[in-house]
This record gives sequence, structure tokens and C-alpha cells, in this order.
Amino acid sequence: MKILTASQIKSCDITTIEQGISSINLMEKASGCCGRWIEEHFNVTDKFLIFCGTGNNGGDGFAIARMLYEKGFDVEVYIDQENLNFSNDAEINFRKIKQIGGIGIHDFNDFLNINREKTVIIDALFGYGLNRKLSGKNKTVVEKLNSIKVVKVSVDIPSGLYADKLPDGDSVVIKADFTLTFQLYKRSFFHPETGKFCGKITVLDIDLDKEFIENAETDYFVIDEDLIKNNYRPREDFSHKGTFGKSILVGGSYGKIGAVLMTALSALRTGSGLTFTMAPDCGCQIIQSQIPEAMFIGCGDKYVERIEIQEKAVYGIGPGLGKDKKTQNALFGFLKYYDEPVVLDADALNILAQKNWLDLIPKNSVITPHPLEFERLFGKTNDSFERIELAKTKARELDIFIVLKDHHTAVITPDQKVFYNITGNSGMAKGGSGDALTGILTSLISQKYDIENACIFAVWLHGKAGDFAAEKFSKEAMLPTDLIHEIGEVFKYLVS
Ligand SMILES: NC(=O)C1=CN([C@@H]2O[C@H](COP(=O)(O)OP(=O)(O)OC[C@H]3O[C@@H](n4cnc5c(N)ncnc54)[C@H](O)[C@@H]3O)[C@@H](O)[C@H]2O)[C@@H](O)CC1
Ligand SMILES: Nc1ncnc2c1ncn2[C@@H]1O[C@H](COP(=O)(O)OP(=O)(O)O)[C@@H](O)[C@H]1O
Ligand SMILES: [K+]
Repeated sequence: MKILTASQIKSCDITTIEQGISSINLMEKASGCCGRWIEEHFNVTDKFLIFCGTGNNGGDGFAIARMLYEKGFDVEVYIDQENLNFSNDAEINFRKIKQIGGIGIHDFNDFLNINREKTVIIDALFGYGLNRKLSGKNKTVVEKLNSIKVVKVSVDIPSGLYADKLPDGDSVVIKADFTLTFQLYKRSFFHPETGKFCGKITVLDIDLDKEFIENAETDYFVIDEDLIKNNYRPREDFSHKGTFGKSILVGGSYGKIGAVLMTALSALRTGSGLTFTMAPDCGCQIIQSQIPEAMFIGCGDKYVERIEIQEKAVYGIGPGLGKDKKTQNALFGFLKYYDEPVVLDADALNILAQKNWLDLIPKNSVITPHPLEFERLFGKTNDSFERIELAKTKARELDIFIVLKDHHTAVITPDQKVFYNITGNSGMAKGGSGDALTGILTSLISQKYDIENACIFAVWLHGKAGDFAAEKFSKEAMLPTDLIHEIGEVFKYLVS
């Protein structure tokens, strides 16, 4: 799914209106979608306090208030009574609720304390039209709302957030539990500094002009299930182990053998035809007894001391590798003569950063840094938006794919497209999760997924397996090995 900027969304709204629906009816449709979602998720005994701004986001709020009232909900509306300079459609909907009479209309300042347990705040202060940080009464009311512990639902965007950039450092933003956004995800939902305000996000289809969206130019995309289902290739019947490639996972060092073991196990669980671990001899017994399906190639005593080049194989290098001098030489020796795409992770990246060997990375390779590894490779950035821009520059410069790991991992391609992943959860924030991703990626590339599709599929699959593991064991208790065992459930889900 595409991600558009605030100004593109505005143009999309205008185009949709030009195509035949009036703007007031579009607002009715958008508010209707929110109203139905609210009805499905809350009880008629709950009390709704709806905070409305003067723009069309506020207009949505007034319309939602009317719809909930008509369904029998207890609704109060809060506005800034010193600023009644409403947009046309907000004005129409404001008048409608005034006519109804049964809905209390109050000033932000009259909002003192919540005196009922089951209260729900609806935030319809600002949407994508925000053009400066919140100040005055808007700021005060958001600070007050943030200080009380009740469920908050933001309409379109948590008020105070921009759709596509960071707010100023000291901005106030509503901290929502739920965000009901129209038609498309917004970029700010996926960045750590801004995404933390959104809570659980639901995208509501309000039928904006499909042709406009199709033709809109953007570098930014969300990895949704449609993309994955198009991408996934079920296993052919007439096939043999050679059909599904040869994955060689290089890593492990004394005390970190588990890392390469988990990488190999993930490669197997993702369907690799032939799977090898290339690891120090001290890991032989443990790997061979834990994963009999994987073959073992010894390449040192306690550390990887050489990386043998084999034909028709895809290499995933880094998990548990360590940075021993002999390992550094082994990596240098390998990359100097190898020019097929490889997957590089963890200490392989740390060595490349430390030695400034980035030019050795073969074209079309995939690197999978977490933010700190990224910083070691490419330097500091001020925020995660800048980090993505730097990743785009580096992906193009080096002609590589960058899988920038985070809560919403981003796949950045050499032609500067950015795909945000929406599967995964904080249960994966445990040593070993990244090793699993390296195995999944290597396996998909060895099965001849093109590299872009392999990256997209791998991060989605990895996160989805993490979500299944969290469902079964909880975020706290799930282990990276549980995630690896859930990979099978994800493939079953894809064909169901
Ligand atoms: N027809 C449409 O265009 C539709 C718009 N929709 C809703 O409309 C929203 C966008 O509406 P608008 O473009 O009116 O924008 P907003 O409702 O976000 O508010 C913009 C208004 O607030 C002012 N403003 C911006 N930042 C401010 C600040 N910090 N302090 C005080 N005032 C500030 C602006 O000057 C403008 O008057 C969407 O997010 C969505 O909720 C939906 O109803 C779907 C259809
Ligand atoms: N809070 C989180 N939400 C979603 N995914 C997460 C979270 N924390 C970690 N992950 C995922 O787990 C993996 C961790 O990788 P990494 O930091 O390299 O750790 P490791 O030490 O396991 O190699 C990444 O794929 C990352 O996206
Ligand atoms: K809002």
C-alpha cells in the first residue's frame, strides 16, 4: 500500500470530490466509518467526550457525535468557544448538533474531571491539516487529556502529529490508544518518535479516488498482506532439494554458537533445500545434534578463520561471528573474491564498519543493521526520518538493499523505495530475533526470490511468526526459537 504526503492526501480528497461525491458527503462517509468502528468496539453505556477543532477533522468529530447520539450513546462535545471559525463542512456539522439539542456543547476550559468510569475520549482536534505546533487552549487541553487515564481514540491522526514529518521537539501530541485513519497509513505512524502516539491503528476505507492513488508518486510503501500474497510462491510439486537452493550460514564463535544455529534453523523452516552452517569446530556437536538436517563445515577452532567459497550457494554471514582478527581476515578474504549478493548481519557489519570496508559489499547484497549498527556503518543522524534518508542515499550509492531493523523495520532498495513492515512486536526484542531474520532472508534468496521481494517477504514473515509466538506464549515469555517454530504457521496462514 502506498504512503502519501499530507499535500497528496489533500489533493486526493479534492480529486475524489471532483469525481462526484460532495465534500460534506465525503465527511459523512468518513465519520460513518469511525462511528461504526466505535459502535463495534465500545458499549452503549460508555460516555463519549468528543474534542473538536475548527477544521475538517473537527467536522468529523461533530458528525461522529451526531451519529453516536442517534444510536443512543451518551455524548458531550468540547470546542474552543473563543474560536468558532469553522471550515464550511465543520460549520454544517456543528449546526446539526446544535439543532439536536441533546448533545452537551462545552468549552475546553469547562472540562475539569472525569466523573464516570467508562469514559472514552474522541480526539478530533486536528488531522493532516496541522501546520504548526499546538499552542494556547489546544495545547492545554491535550496536556490535560494526556494526564488522565481513559481510553482515547484519535480520528485520522493523533492531534499534534504531522502526517509525514517530525513535530518540533517540544510539541504536545495526544497519546491515543486507537487511531482510526482514513484510507492510507501515514508515514509518521511508523517512526519511533511519532508512532508511539498512535496506539493500535485501523485504516478505514472511505473510497478515496483509486486512480489518483495509483498514479501518485511516492518512495514510501507499507508491506500489507496483498503485497505478500502477490509475492509468495507456493512450492512446486515437481521439484527436488536442488530446486530450493543452497543456504550457507556463516557465523558463531566460542559462546555464541546458538546464533548461527538459530539462523540455520530459520533457513530450514523457511524452505531452504540444502542448508549448511559454516562455523568454528567448537560448535560442531551442538549444531549437528540440534539440527540434524543442517550440514556442518568447520572453519576454525573457536572463531571463523576462513570462509570457503562454494558455487551456487547464498551466504548469510554474521550471527554470533565475533570480531576476532582472524575472523576479520576471513571476511576480507571472502568478500574480496566473491561478487554474488550476500546477506550481511551483526558482527559482519560491525567489522565492515570498523575497517571501513563498505566497498567490498557485493552489489545487490542485503545488509540488516539495527539502528546502532547502522550508525556504526554510516554515521549519526538526528532522528529516524533522517536515518531513512541516509539509508536511501547509501542504498543507491552502494547498490545494496538495507533492512533497517526497528519496531517497524524498513526495507530500503537501491532505487530508493522504502517499505515499512507492520508485523512484529516487542516480544521480539530479545537477542536471537535478528539471527532468525538472517536465516529467513538467506533462505528466500537461495530459493530465487528476487532480492527486493525476498527482503519484503522476509521481514513480514519474521514479524508475523513473532506475532503468532506472542499469541501463544505472551510477549514476555516468547523466545526467538518459538518464533522460528511459528514460521510454519505463517506459511499455513498464507495458503488458507
Ligand atoms: N473532504 C475532505 O477533505 C475530508 C477531510 N477529512 C478530515 O479532514 C482532516 C483535514 O482537514 P483540514 O484540512 O481542515 O485540517 P485540520 O482539521 O487538521 O485543521 C486545519 C485547520 O486548523 C488550523 N491549524 C493548523 N494547525 C494549527 C494549530 N497548531 N493550532 C491552531 N490551528 C491550527 C489550520 O489553519 C486549519 O484552519 C482530515 O485529517 C480528516 O480528518 C475527512 O472528513 C475526509 C474528507
Ligand atoms: N519492539 C519490537 N517490535 C517489533 N520488532 C522488534 C522489536 N524489537 C526487536 N524487533 C525485531 O527483532 C529483531 C532484532 O534484531 P537484532 O537487534 O539484530 O537482534 P539480535 O541480537 O537478535 O540479532 C529485528 O528484526 C527487529 O525488527
Ligand atoms: K485527530
